[in-house]
Amino acid sequence: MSQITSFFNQIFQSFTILSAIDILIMTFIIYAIIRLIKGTQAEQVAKGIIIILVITQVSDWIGLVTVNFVFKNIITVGLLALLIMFQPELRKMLETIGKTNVKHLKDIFMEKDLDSPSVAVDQIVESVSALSKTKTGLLVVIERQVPLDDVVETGVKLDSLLSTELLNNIFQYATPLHDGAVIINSETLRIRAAACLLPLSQNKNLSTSIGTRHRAGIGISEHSDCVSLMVSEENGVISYAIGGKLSRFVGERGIRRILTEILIKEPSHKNGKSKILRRKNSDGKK
Ligand SMILES: Nc1ncnc2c1ncn2[C@@H]1O[C@H](COP(=O)(O)OP(=O)(O)OP(=O)(O)O)[C@@H](O)[C@H]1O
Repeated sequence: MSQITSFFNQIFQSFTILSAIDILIMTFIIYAIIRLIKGTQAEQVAKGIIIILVITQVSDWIGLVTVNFVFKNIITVGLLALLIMFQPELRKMLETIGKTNVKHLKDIFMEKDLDSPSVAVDQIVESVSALSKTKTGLLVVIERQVPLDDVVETGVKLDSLLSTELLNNIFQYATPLHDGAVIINSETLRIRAAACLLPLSQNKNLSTSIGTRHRAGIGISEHSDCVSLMVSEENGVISYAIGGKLSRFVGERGIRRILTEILIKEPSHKNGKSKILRRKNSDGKK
């Protein structure tokens, strides 16, 4: 017992701030390596190496001379074999480290959550912006608390991950899904369906210059708490509709603002009915 106590005493006495920094750096390096190899072939190899190292150390402690001799030699030869086997991967890894600047250093340690609301906002905004530039029509409905199952039934069910590329592809003219609306669920951040038929707005006060794409986007927002995003095929103008009210010429920034509000700041599945919608309804606007 006294031996154990003196062992720990020795450790604590020699522990300095430098030791803490030392441990911290090693922790980050090990974490970065685990992240780099996770899910790759190298992960299995790393597990094998750890098992060999453990056997070598244990056999040394308990005095299994032959086992220790064999495993020590495996390590020596194995290291060389590993360098040869993983030469392309090692080269790529060193090149990545060489190219990494301080701004991107955090990407090595922090996993980018592909399903996060902020990534979803970026992807939708990127798509809206790209389609606006090429004057490609877009109609996207963000489903919130009120389920849009009836609308989803009218289209082609997808239940797919959200990506800029997929959205851009869906709305390409002369492709099977470009006609109609895409429904994105604000909670799962997945595309539920494409080519969906929406109810047209019956609002008599709408300008006659507003076409059916925009009337459809406004129409669905009159019936639910959703937000519809539109890009005009005619002039690339970006608009959105919420609570039956159309906001035109909002640009990329306007779309980012509304998406940030509904998907990040006050997602409907967390706080119930949106403040924006409550605000709009209390103004007397439908
Ligand atoms: N009820 C509806 N539900 C879903 N999408 C619709 C509906 N009505 C029209 N659309 C979409 O709008 C497109 C037609 O848009 P139209 O040009 O008539 O309207 P618009 O508002 O003037 O659009 P744009 O400004 O893009 O030209 C259709 O091809 C279809 O994709």
